[in-house]
Amino acid sequence: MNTLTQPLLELQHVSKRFVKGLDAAAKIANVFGAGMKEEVVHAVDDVSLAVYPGEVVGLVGESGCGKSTLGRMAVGLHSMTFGTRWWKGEEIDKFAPAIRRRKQLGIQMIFQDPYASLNPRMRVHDIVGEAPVTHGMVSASEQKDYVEGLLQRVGLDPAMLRRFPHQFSGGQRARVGIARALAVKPEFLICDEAVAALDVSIQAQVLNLFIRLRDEMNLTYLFISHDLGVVKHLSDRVVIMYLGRVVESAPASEVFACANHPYTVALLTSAPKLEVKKIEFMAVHGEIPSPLNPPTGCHFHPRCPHAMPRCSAERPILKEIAPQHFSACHLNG
Ligand SMILES: Nc1ncnc2c1ncn2[C@@H]1O[C@H](COP(=O)(O)OP(=O)(O)OP(=O)(O)O)[C@@H](O)[C@H]1O
Repeated sequence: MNTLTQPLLELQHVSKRFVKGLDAAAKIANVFGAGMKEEVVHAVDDVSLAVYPGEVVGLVGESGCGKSTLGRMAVGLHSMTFGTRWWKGEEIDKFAPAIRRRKQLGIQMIFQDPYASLNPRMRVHDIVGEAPVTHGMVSASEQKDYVEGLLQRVGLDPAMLRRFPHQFSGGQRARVGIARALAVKPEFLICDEAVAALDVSIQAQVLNLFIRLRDEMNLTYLFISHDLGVVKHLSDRVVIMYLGRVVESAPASEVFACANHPYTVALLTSAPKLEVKKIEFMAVHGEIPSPLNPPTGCHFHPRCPHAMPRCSAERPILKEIAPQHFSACHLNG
């Protein structure tokens, strides 16, 4: 990472709150009684994140910690409750919708389940080729050649362009999803558990494809995963989230060699066979608290072996404890 260059994408003090427990109709009709109240999920709570050109940032944490919500806000699929989003130095949400849509074509998202995100009634020719034609990047007469080129780039036979999604294997569908994202010439890919649904052997192939594409196409990635093995393999920098907040951020080698935050340490301790295969965050001691009612102070304090009175009273800020290594823990003073 070169901290002298401008971030490609930057989120500043971003939060997302979901209001639960009431459907839209009840809200409009205002029919809920005095006993019913809205429940607010604090999915993402004041997160700042800058991703620099060419970086691969791994975003990890237990299920429900807000990784997908953060990724969806980064690509503009979720609005932000608070905070701002900057793309190449511009506050992108200040633009009118049509201009914003065009500008944010440079940011694309790849989803966990390509089967669910690919229209089952469309052929690959259109799944991959529709957006670039709509956005005037290629003409309708160029679409076939363009899609064939993209299929080749992601390791699929160009002759497959007449097929429907169900005619592919899981690994091939993942590649179709990647081709679709690449079709609008993005610079930044947000990969949300992009290999989680695949067999381990296929995972390795698709991860290698991501690495090759990064080099060939100058891509930058935010790689969201609950699998430390995937993140270690791929990332330059790792950001650890816990219950909506970033608790640690450091170069990948440092996270794995000298984690600072007790949560990161617990994750690594619970993943002793890191090199072997998929690691899931199952063994951190204690229950994850509800994001409906997060603990005061440091969200991790009820599960933390080092908790002190200050930890339940005061939110720790992210402090730089070594060059480019940030941790939000009162143990650091
Ligand atoms: N549309 C929504 N409405 C209400 N709550 C939501 C919505 N989307 C996410 N949440 C809640 O926000 C919190 C964060 O969810 P999110 O999916 O971002 O976490 P995650 O870390 O990506 O988890 P996973 O790996 O299981 O997808 C969770 O408590 C989740 O239930």
